[in-house]
Amino acid sequence: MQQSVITDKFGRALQDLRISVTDRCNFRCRYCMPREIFGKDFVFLPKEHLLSFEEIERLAKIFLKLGVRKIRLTGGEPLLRKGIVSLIERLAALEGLQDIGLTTNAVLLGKMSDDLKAAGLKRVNVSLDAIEDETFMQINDSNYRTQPVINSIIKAKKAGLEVKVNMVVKKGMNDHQVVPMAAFFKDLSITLRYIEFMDVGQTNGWDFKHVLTKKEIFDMLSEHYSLEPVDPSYFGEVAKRYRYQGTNTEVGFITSVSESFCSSCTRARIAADGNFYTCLFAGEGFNLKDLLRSGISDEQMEETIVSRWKYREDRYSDERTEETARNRKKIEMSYIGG
Ligand SMILES: Nc1nc2c(ncn2[C@@H]2O[C@H](COP(=O)(O)OP(=O)(O)OP(=O)(O)O)[C@@H](O)[C@H]2O)c(=O)[nH]1
Ligand SMILES: C[S@@+](CC[C@H](N)C(=O)[O-])C[C@H]1O[C@@H](n2cnc3c(N)ncnc32)[C@H](O)[C@@H]1O
Ligand code: SF4
Ligand code: SF4
Repeated sequence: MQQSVITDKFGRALQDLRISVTDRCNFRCRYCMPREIFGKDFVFLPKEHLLSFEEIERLAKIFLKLGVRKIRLTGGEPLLRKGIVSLIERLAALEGLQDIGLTTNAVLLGKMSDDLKAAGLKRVNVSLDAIEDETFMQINDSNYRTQPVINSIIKAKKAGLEVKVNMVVKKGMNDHQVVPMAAFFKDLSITLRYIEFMDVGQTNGWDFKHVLTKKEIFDMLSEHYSLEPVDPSYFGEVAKRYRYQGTNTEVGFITSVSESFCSSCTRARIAADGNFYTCLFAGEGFNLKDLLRSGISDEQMEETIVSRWKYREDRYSDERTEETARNRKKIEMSYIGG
């Protein structure tokens, strides 16, 4: 298949596609889906508003033709979407796809690992914000302990999946877990990436004073370990990578707040209901689902996507201020998928 290269107003190519497959989750992480908002009365997307697997596959094919090489499935919790293994099987078989990954809280990962691997999944990024039960349970607000997540990580590795761990760090929430998490995952030779707490959505009460920056985390780690930089493995890689000196084990930093990386952002996002976003912090999406359901041809859909990407000017993290963080309308993280 001939893949084209389309670039936006700042010359950034369209290369990665993140697809959110559900807005539901079995966790209620306080920084993402606070229970006060996402409680029992919260109305999630009804099934008919979700993109079907046929629709996701059709869009993925079109995006691949337009230059996408890497697809990541996310959510809400993507492993809650019924039939997710068969969706991965369909996507993994598409011509032109070089990499397919999934981001998950991993509660369901252990029992699904062998099937996910057999379906063609290559990589999983597991979110785990603490190694100590008490802190983890306070964060997920859903009575999940760390051991099932750790078991899933071990099972996924055994199944042959590449595994990395993501930890959102928020001051006063889990900063005391920075070093214990490093020690734990260094021992298992698993890459741990620290994510600066971000001002996504309207409900997570973000304030700059809650952000533990890359520099602060790096300084904490440096009291115990010597870290040396590692080159990015592809253009636009989200994390800044380091390795523990004398080992092949890495740590990374996702520095959206202290060192934004918009100038190399090659990522498009499709939410569970088929809205297309050109930035994680977008206020509004473009409804691809209705277009799909209106009988539009693949060529017309390609033109639509190209024209949206060509006029893309997003660089939210470069422009972030206290004012934008407080007042700009932004889509919720659990819906757009991170
Ligand atoms: N600000 C910002 N954050 C992002 C972007 N892409 C990913 N992230 C955040 O980075 C964190 C980790 O993302 P993952 O889902 O693991 O994806 P990834 O880091 O691209 O995955 P790899 O392919 O393994 O490098 C999540 O909190 C995402 O919300 C982005 O374009 N902008
Ligand atoms: C929205 S979740 C979706 C996938 C899955 N439920 C999970 O937690 O891995 C994707 C990623 O976004 C991260 N995230 C959510 N809210 C965040 C915030 N306010 N700042 C930084 N990262 C956040 C999560 O920790 C997770 O690593
Ligand atoms: S971060 Fe992931 S696991 Fe936590 S509430 Fe959000 S979607 Fe669910
Ligand atoms: S803030 Fe928007 S433009 Fe910047 S890196 Fe994140 S998704 Fe890309």
